[in-house]
Amino acid sequence: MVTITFHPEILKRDFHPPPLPVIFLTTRGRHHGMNNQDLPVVLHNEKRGLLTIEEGRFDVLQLSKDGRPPKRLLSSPIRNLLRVRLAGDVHQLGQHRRLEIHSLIEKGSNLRLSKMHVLVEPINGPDAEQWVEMAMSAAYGDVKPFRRVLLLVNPFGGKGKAKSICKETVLPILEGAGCKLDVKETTHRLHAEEIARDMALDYDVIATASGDGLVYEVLNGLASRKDARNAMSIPVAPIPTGAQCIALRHPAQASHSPSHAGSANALCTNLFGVKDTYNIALACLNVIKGRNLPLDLCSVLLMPSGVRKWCFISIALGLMVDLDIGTEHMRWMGDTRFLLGFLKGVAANKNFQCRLRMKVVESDKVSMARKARERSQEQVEAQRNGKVTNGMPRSNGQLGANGLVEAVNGLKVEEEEEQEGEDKRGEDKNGEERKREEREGLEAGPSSAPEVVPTMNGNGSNHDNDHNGPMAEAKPLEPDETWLTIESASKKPQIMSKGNGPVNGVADKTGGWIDGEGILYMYAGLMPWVARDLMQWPVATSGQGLLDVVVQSVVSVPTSSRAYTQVPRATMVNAITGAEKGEAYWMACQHYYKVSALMAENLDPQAQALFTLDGEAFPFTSFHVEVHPRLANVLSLDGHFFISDFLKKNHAKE
Ligand SMILES: Nc1ncnc2c1ncn2[C@@H]1O[C@H](COP(=O)(O)OP(=O)(O)OP(=O)(O)O)[C@@H](O)[C@H]1O
Repeated sequence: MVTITFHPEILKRDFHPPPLPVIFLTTRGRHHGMNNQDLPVVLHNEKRGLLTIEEGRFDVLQLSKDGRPPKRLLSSPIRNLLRVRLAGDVHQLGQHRRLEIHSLIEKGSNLRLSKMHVLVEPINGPDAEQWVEMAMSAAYGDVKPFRRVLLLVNPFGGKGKAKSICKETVLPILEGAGCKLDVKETTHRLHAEEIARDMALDYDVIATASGDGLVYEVLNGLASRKDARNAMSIPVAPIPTGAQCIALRHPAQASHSPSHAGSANALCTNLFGVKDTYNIALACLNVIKGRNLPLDLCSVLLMPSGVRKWCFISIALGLMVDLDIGTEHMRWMGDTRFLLGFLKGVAANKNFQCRLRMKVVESDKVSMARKARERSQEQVEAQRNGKVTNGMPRSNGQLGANGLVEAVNGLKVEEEEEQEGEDKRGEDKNGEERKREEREGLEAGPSSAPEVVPTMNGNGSNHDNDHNGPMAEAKPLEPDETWLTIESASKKPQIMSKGNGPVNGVADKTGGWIDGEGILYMYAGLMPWVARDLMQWPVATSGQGLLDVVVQSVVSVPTSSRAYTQVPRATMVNAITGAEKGEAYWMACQHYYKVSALMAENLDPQAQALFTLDGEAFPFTSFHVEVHPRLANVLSLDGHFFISDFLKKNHAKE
């Protein structure tokens, strides 16, 4: 931990300043042109100071006696304020009281924990009580402070440094914010899954100090419980101490977190952006005050075994499997291993023999990009205006303190009313149900209904509405004639057959696929980035119950001439340069679909025996995928995935 304090030698001693000269700050904060968001204090250096909260910022000012402007000793977005606390008793009349301030402060591109204390004069005691309450309201908005956190630590993450990263950085920040912590080290593979399956639901957050692998295990553990739906209302928050290698491809990015050693951490990229993927302090802030982001999950039924797995990032076939598991021996390279694996695969240009059946909801790239951009604009607008998104008022640094306090006050009224209603309803709810409702009510809000809840599979049997019970058993899907079939077995490309024509009466859902195009890979995902340098699904979003599927063809088919040529390797290699910006999205040889269900069959098991879910390999005969909207929850500082530049500006093609 790097703790920044003001003159530690002064702070360490038991500080009793001499009586202060009466200048212009002897009386209460609201006088002298100040407002009630200012609190006069005595600083560590025995000078007079002022704590202020204004326009979303928290400042510690040192005041001068001679009318010069105050010196800003600390200035930070209110979002980074973790805790303010008045020590001592309100009845200790006539005594100075110690006020502790724990905050994250910006140090270059990093955040560091700062702990400081100041003294409050007796005359300002009553105001200080109020000020602390107001400051905490401003810092947390509608988010409940002092969360109960289960922190799972994979001691083998980060080249074995995960433990020391936790000790030095993670724990001090979480403790500094007053979180109630239970820390558990994982001792073996799948341990996190066991913990999530068996734990008491006494936590506000499950934090994972590791990579995506531990999140995958936690989600699968929660989903396997008898009370899965209830359990999955507990949000998961990743802290990127996990992966094992130093990133080589983007040394500039790697330098953002010198204490981190990492390779993928896709969830962190999607939550915090490429630049802050490995920003551990930011990830801790997310544990402390992140908002619920309902997450779609894929239920994947493996055949013939009938085993069901849940995935939250990706499903890969073909070349991308080779990237995930064929480059394990190159993990020391970090992101570069994916790049090299990709180049190897493109050079081989292997036609992967499989059959895909998809319940396509949309396949028009221009329309999908437009909608995704509109959604992201709405999210930004809602954030800017402090309006409700995902059922929650926006806050945390985007609003002035007053707006935040108002938001909180509004919420308190609702809580009280809710409480009254609860009391009237009597004792008919068990404790677990109450806890779930408390989590959902306080954090996701009542309006977190999905924007789109597609019918999954025609038989509709794989979803149920029991909010406390287990997940309904997975059943094989039953595709009908409205599903799109893509098959890479034919030797010669054919024009699309009639059977793959209009879906649900809506014109072409083929995404430009022509029967017979070879498949280099199928890569399906639930969030935009799969790694910092690959935004494979730039229009992916959470909460709609849709899986974004990319089918990369090995031939290109110019629609005018119907001539078939191999996708030039140079095209694929060039696509790499724009991969981190999602530019491959526009390549004609990359077919893109939003689907609510998908089936895949292996047509050449000898040649390729595996597929991957979130990077974990499984035997591939066939599998059935359904998307379950908003089943799990993660935490996000803004309540949505990080908005990429692709969504902000890359719409020239529309
Ligand atoms: N004590 C342990 N001993 C051995 N394996 C462990 C232990 N604790 C966790 N694991 C395993 O480590 C893996 C998790 O690693 P991690 O979370 O870094 O995932 P990852 O897939 O490497 O992530 P990323 O793709 O983000 O790099 C899981 O397979 C988990 O079962």
